[in-house]
Order: sequence, then structure tokens, then C-alpha cells
Amino acid sequence: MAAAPGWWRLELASLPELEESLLWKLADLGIARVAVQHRPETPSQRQLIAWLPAIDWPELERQQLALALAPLAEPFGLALPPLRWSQQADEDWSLSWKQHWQADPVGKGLLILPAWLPCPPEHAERRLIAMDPGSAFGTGSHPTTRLCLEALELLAAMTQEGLAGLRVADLGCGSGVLGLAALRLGAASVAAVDTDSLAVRATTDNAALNGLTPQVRVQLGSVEALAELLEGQPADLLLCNILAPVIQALCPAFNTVLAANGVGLLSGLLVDQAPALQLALRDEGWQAELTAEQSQWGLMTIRRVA
Ligand SMILES: C[S@@+](CC[C@H](N)C(=O)[O-])C[C@H]1O[C@@H](n2cnc3c(N)ncnc32)[C@H](O)[C@@H]1O
Repeated sequence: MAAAPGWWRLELASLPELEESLLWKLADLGIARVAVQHRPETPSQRQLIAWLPAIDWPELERQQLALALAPLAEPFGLALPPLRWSQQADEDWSLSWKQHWQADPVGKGLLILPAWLPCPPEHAERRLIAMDPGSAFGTGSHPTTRLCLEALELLAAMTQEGLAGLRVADLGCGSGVLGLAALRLGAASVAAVDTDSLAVRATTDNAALNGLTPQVRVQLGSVEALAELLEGQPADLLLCNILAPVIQALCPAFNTVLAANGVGLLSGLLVDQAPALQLALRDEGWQAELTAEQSQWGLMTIRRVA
């Protein structure tokens, strides 16, 4: 049977525990046009929407996609919410994709603003982070990103100088949102890496969108590439929002990217995973405290053991 022209629009309830895994799986399958819709007043009720070229996604492929997504819910003892498919004409999809992103106030004073929207007057006092959500993770809607952004704000509020002059390392930068927020809060520079080339491109593009290109250096890779970017001078602040097992695997090299008197903000871990991660970090000489939680996700602050 010939594939229908246009696009398939896939929509499902985005449960907080599942959202990150779903976004990764979709990106892994080459599904780049995704959006997470939520109203600012009900941030926990989210819909995940993806647009798939109909020509590439006939019925059998769509059934296989459902089978590939279902196991992601199992570790949480959940069932995958029902997938709702509808067809959309060619000319509609780009508009609908963009319509689902809104200005998103985060914390006390940050605003994530889709690049094509003007700043709403009621948020004029906030520090703007313009984003072209593109395909990389980190639009600010995920609890782990919000935890990091709020922790950055708190850290900036702890001293008179805020983040002024700090050198920041962003490990797993996604869209670059965390590093860009740090710069908006006064940091001097950001070195950012990601193992996904789409993320490297997104961070480069988003730095330019914000007029922050001179302060941001981005490279494809992981913690080794980050140490190289930092040229042997570990950063004052490490931002790392990746899943707990990945953080655990990377933490033996944290001393190459975070100075002995520096602070690290880690997220991407479930609260249940915190004790094991704390032990692993302790073994590497880092004292780790679970300092904030949101929808089962945790934020850990690390400092060198005295
Ligand atoms: C949860 S996203 C976080 C994105 C963004 N920093 C944020 O907070 O919204 C995790 C990112 O880490 C990247 N990543 C995964 N494993 C990595 C690794 N071993 N080294 C570097 N980046 C990694 C992924 O490609 C993804 O862009």
C-alpha cells in the first residue's frame, strides 16, 4: 500500500518519569521534530508530540515504533500511555510544531524563549535565553533541566558577585541551555561537549542566537574532550545533566574538568539512584548532597571532600 503524503503527528501523555527516555529514544530513531507541550500553570501535565514524515512511517513501522517505546516504561512499573496518531498535510507541520513552544519562565528570573517569539511584556524583567528547540534535548521543559536552572539561580544568589567571572563546564550540553543560563547569570565562559553531533550544532546555534558565541566553545565528545577544551585548567562550575549510570561512569574524570574548590550541579538521576551515586562520587573524592527534587528526579551538588 502506498504511504500517505504529508506527516504523521504522534501524541502521547508525557509522564515525568518517562519523558527523558522517550525523547532520547525518539532522537535515537532519527525522529527529530518533537515538542513537549505544557501550560506554564500546569507544568506536570505534558503532552509529547512528534512529527514523522508519512513516507518513512507506514503502518508496520509505526507499530514497531510502539513496540520500541513500550519497554521504556517497564523500569518504572508503568505502562506506556496510548499513542495517538493523526495525519497532517505537508504545509501544516512546521507551523504546528512551532505553535507548541511557548515562553517558559523558569525559577525566579529566567525565561526560555523560542527564538521566533517576542518576549511577553509580563516577563520583560527576566533574563532571556533564546532557543531554537531543534532536535537536541534541553528546551527547559524537563524537570532535570529545570532543577539545574533553578540550582544555578540559587548558586548565583548565594554571593554578591553571583556567577561573575566563573569558568563553566557543560558536560552533555544538549541544546546548550544550562551553559547559556550560566552566562546570563554572569559567568565568564562556557566549555561544552556532547556525544551527539546534533547537540553540538544546537548549542553552537543557540549561543549565536543569544549573541554569546565568543563566550562558548563547543566540541563533540565526552569528559576527555571537555578536559581538552579547558586546556588543563579545570572549571569553577560543572553542569552535568545525564542519566545516573552515565554520571557514575564519568565521575572518575571529574577532577580533570572541575577545580578542587569548584562546585558541580548534577541531575538526570532519579531520587532512588542518589545513594549509590553518592557512594561512587565519594570514592572519587567528591562530597555529594541531594539538594533538590522534582517528580522523582534529583539534583545533586558536589564539592571536593575537605
Ligand atoms: C538529559 S540531556 C541534557 C541536556 C541539557 N544539558 C539539559 O540540561 O537540558 C543529556 C545530554 O547528554 C548527552 N550525553 C549522553 N551521554 C553522554 C556522555 N557520555 N558524554 C557527553 N554527553 C553525553 C546526550 O547526548 C544529551 O544531549
